Amino acid sequence: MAVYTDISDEELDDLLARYDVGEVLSCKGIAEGVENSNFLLHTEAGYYILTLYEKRVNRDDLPFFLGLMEHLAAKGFVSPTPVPTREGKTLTEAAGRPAAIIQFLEGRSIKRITPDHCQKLGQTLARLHVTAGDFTLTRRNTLSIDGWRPLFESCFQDGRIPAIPPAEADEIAAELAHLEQNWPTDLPSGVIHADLFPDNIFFLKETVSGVIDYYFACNDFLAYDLAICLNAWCFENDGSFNITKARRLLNGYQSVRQLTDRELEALPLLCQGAALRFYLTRLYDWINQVEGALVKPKDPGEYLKKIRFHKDVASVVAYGFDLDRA
Ligand SMILES: Nc1ncnc2c1ncn2[C@@H]1O[C@H](COP(=O)(O)OP(=O)(O)O)[C@@H](O)[C@H]1O
Ligand SMILES: N[C@@H](CCOP(=O)(O)O)C(=O)O
Repeated sequence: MAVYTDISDEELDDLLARYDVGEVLSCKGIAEGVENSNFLLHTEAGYYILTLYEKRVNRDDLPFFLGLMEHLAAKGFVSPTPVPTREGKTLTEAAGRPAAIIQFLEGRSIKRITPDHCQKLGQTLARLHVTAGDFTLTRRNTLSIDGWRPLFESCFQDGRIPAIPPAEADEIAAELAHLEQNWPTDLPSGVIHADLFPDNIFFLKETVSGVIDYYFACNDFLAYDLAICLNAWCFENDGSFNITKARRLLNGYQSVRQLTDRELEALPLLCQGAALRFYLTRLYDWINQVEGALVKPKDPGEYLKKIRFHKDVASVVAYGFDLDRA
């Protein structure tokens, strides 16, 4: 459960006095998420999500995230839209933190992922890329290639981490150096979600009803977003790669936005990079656990196995992509 900051009744009343949503009926901490404190807020006007933004979210980035949600929702994409205060602001403060009230979306995240879900994920991801194509604000990806070395060094700053075997630390160091030398520079770019894991997409029956959690969104290679999804959706619990899910994910994406030859060629490397990114952030969070916070750290080891898998991939054919039919 991610609730780092609690909100008192007085603070909540003070917050809601700025909005046109009536009186609070209830406000409960939400048992998912790892980044921010989230509450299911029930008021006389309906249900909302109250988010208090925490340490890893830079306050200066909030207009980008909230503006992106507004932009996507206004263009018919399944994003929640932030609720404005009476003064028309989507960003405010509560309990000493930057805060926003966001539209509540119906639907549930998927626990048992099927290839059909992956196809719909691919279509949705490509629609997000296309719909955000004319969003005018920009945000550099601080968790892409330039951000990995500082993260790696902050994890290993006191030398070895006792629970990490020296060989694993050396393997990660070599992987990082390899990616730094070979990372592409000129792929099609735009706004990406950058964290489209299964918990961030809602389905109602078999239809995608919502995409949430834009707090890593940024400008980067569009295909890097696909690489994040290949990692997050196409491996089974036993660590094996499901090529059918990957094929459907790529097909779903291509049905909305055609991948270029250079993107296809770069995909195995982008997948290695995406796996290293989540390995490093999970390792960082595991080392730097916040005392008293209701949050369960995620396992970096899962992503070590994924890095190793992608290192052995020679081309997108290993992801189920049929180069002859492309
Ligand atoms: N707009 C929304 N509609 C419905 N539920 C939401 C919405 N936004 C967040 N949630 C719920 O809150 C949880 C945590 O939100 P998320 O944005 O993933 O948090 P974090 O940024 O901390 O990772 C989600 O898993 C979901 O259950
Ligand atoms: N998806 C990331 C962690 C961020 O979690 P979220 O709850 O904000 O989606 C991971 O799995 O490492």
